[in-house]
Amino acid sequence: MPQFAANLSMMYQEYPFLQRFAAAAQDGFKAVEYLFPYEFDAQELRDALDASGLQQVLFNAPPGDWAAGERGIAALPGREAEFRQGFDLALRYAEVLGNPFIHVMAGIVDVQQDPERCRAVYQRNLAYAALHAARHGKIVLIEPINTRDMPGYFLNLQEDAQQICHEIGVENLQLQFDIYHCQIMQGDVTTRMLEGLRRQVGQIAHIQIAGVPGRHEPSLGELNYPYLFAQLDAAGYAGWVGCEYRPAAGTSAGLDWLRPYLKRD
Ligand SMILES: O=C(O)C(=O)CO
Repeated sequence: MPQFAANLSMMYQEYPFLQRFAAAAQDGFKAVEYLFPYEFDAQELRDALDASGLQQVLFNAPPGDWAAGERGIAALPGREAEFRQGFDLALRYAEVLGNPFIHVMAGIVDVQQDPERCRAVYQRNLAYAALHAARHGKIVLIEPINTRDMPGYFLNLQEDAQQICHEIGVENLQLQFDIYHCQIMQGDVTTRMLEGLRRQVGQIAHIQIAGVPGRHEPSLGELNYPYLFAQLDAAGYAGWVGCEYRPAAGTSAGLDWLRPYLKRD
């Protein structure tokens, strides 16, 4: 049975960030993920995890200037030094927080940029990240993101992500499979998900969910998530499923769909 991680960047926005850990634990979550830890001291976040008995599963490498609209820099020519410094910082946080995964965002590339040059920069940066992450026992994830939510984002299709992983060819560069993004861009999510779990190269290491099209609770949308969870269970997926959705109303009130899957001690 998959295990569910609360995404504290999108859920529990009723609370200040550091109080979201306790709220998630109160609802039965055993793990959390969120976009970025960097505005807090790593120990502060470690204390919040420990006080709530939660595990950290994932966060993202520094994305450039998020407030200015940047969505990662790994594929942006001229930002290589910034990328490497940022990834080294991410590794220092991951050492304290214990998360196995670090998601590296590719970025929104300028239409004037040569896509082949962006791809070469992306490959070199991912190779750097995977090499350094391996020294810390961490896994680098890349995630195709839909073009409606993130116009211009460099990585949108499952096959492109698999090809990048194949070309770099290291076992700790794997896929973050967001069912919401995949449904919007390509559909056929059950087959793509199950094939991705079986793949050796570019394997799906982490899954995220949200309702389509509204990105609210998975019960509020076109996908049959109980069917998808049963498929994950039948496939023996024992990894994490990140609940990366915007609650339609209150976070806790919206969890009825998940309660049957939350293990309680
Ligand atoms: O935007 C998303 O879906 C992400 O997972 C960013 O990390």
